[in-house]
Amino acid sequence: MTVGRPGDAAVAVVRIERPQVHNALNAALLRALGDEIAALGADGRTRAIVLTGSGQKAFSAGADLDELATLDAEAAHVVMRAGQEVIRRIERSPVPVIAAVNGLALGGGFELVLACSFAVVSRRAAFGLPESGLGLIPGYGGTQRLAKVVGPYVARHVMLTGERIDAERAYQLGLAVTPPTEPDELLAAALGIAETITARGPEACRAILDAVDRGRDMPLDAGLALETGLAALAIGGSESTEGVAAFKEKRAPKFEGLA
Ligand SMILES: CCCCCCCCCCCCC[C@H](O)CC(=O)SCCNC(=O)CCNC(=O)[C@H](O)C(C)(C)COP(=O)(O)OP(=O)(O)OC[C@H]1O[C@@H](n2cnc3c(N)ncnc32)[C@H](O)[C@@H]1OP(=O)(O)O
Repeated sequence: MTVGRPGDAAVAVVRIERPQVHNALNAALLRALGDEIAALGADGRTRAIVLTGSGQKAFSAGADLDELATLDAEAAHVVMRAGQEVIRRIERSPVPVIAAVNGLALGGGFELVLACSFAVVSRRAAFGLPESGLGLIPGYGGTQRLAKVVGPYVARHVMLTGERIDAERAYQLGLAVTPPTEPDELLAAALGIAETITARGPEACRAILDAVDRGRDMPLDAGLALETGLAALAIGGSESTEGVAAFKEKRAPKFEGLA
């Protein structure tokens, strides 16, 4: 894994680096990813994170099958929960984690994307959950998160057939928020979105991520109550004082970093 800060210092690029196995996620790499993203989210300087894969072929080929093959059911249960917790920690990042899907995102690689804030794709991207063809099932949240994005029908089809979703269909399904880019334009597209976000209120962005995450499984009235509490804090906070003043004075707001 490598971390870089091209251009805007408020944006960090985290690159999954195991090119010899198409960026397959072993325990060490997944833990390192989780630790790095957590550290960036807490450093008070980083306002957005771009997560991408090294090389041309894959974002990530999923869990490391060599490592997985060493496990019995009891050991697998323990390590898989640990893996899920790492991915859940990434999902709960206080700063947006933008997946820049440069190639195949299969199995745990796709599940990692599903835990990001949103994704942009190159035309080389494709998503799949091939586990059933290996006698496995998704174990990093795919059975729970995919249907929330594409609906249960498409989710079942993807998991039962192992069929891949190509970049264009990913955009149509909402798995990607912009149309597929040329491969050499993907990072710039992701960084462009990240830099847009860094010009907006950091506390407001953190509250939006929190409200969507915590509210998604709540009954509507409970979610609305959650939203009201967070929105009231925003209205009473210094960030909106600066944001509204900047609007009235017809200037760009100058927001402080994350508290
Ligand atoms: C914090 C604690 C965490 C603890 C984790 C413990 C692990 C156990 C937990 C499991 C959790 C499960 C979660 C998940 O839902 C399950 C999965 O992700 S299962 C894996 C799903 N992925 C796949 O099935 C994809 C497998 N790969 C491919 O289909 C192809 O490689 C490809 C990506 C389509 C590319 O094809 P090719 O271009 O032909 O390249 P090769 O196939 O020849 O690959 C080159 C080389 O890389 C090796 N490799 C590829 N993918 C993996 C992989 N996922 N794991 C290990 N190795 C992989 C491949 O074997 C080749 O090796 P070589 O033959 O050169 O030695």
